[in-house]
Amino acid sequence: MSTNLPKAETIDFTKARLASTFNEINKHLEEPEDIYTRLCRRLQTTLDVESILTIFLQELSVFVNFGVFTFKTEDAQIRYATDKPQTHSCNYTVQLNDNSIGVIEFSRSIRYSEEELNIFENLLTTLIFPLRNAILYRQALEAALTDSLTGIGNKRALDANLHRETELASRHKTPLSVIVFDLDRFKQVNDQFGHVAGDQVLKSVVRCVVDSCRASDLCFRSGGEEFTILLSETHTAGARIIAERIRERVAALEIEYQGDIIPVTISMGTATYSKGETITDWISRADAALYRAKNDGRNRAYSAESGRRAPL
Ligand SMILES: Nc1nc2c(ncn2[C@@H]2O[C@H](COP(=O)(O)OP(=O)(O)OP(=O)(O)O)[C@@H](O)[C@H]2O)c(=O)[nH]1
Repeated sequence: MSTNLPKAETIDFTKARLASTFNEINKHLEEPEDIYTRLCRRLQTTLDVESILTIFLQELSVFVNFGVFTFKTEDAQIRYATDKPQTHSCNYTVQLNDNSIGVIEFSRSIRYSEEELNIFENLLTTLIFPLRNAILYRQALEAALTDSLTGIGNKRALDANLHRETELASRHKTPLSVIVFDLDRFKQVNDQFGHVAGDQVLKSVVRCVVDSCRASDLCFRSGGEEFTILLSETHTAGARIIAERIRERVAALEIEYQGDIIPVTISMGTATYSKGETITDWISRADAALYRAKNDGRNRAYSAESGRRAPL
């Protein structure tokens, strides 16, 4: 995450400058309610983690030239840094009811004074609840868009991304392709090996697919054993190559369950977005190609653009 915060300034360490800085700080600290009230009020205006930290740092910078600020949640899912850490640092573990929210670090090339550390500690108390709420809100939003079994985006996330990606592709006139795929005879897997084994197969296939895609490709679980991959900046030919590569890799998987190897293959359909086409029509073309792949015996990747029953 990056911010537009000003970079650390070089501190003028003349005595006069220090004295005036501390006078300024002390003047404000004599009226702590004013600072706290303003900070608390501002921190309550948003549930966005980055905005909360930006507001906090803006207010803090009035009192301390804090240098570089970093924040990292326990699980490292959220990282925030204004610059590269410097030599002198002070760390605070932000805790609430014995639960660690994350670690805040201030660093700069010059040691922090006791007064400055006091200011950090005083003002950080205003940050804890708003930051905790923002992190929880963000986690709730993410959970609402994530498939809990496989960890990839769910149908809701897919719908949001379909709109976003088609708009971007239309605006920038860039190619956009989609791959839809479905596990072959997955009912048999569940029937023969059980649902737990079926779940393991789904997870293994998703891992394999994600590992076979570029970081910019977006994978979603669109239904029970149906998946969608959005390939930005990808023409028809590129989508075919990627689909074929994924199909081969999945077919080569050796998923072991209680001593058995569960065979798994997928059938796939690809389609490239045409300008002016509705999302429904575009996805329907990919679905039709997938349907043909199933009808032609499964473990195939067909392209909507390649005509009827034309294997890749
Ligand atoms: N284990 C497990 N099974 C699931 C999950 N979601 C869907 N399924 C199963 O997926 C199977 C899909 O079966 P069908 O729609 O008949 O398709 P299929 O057996 O894959 O056959 P084809 O698609 O025609 O190759 C059903 O048995 C569902 O219960 C899941 O999250 N876990």
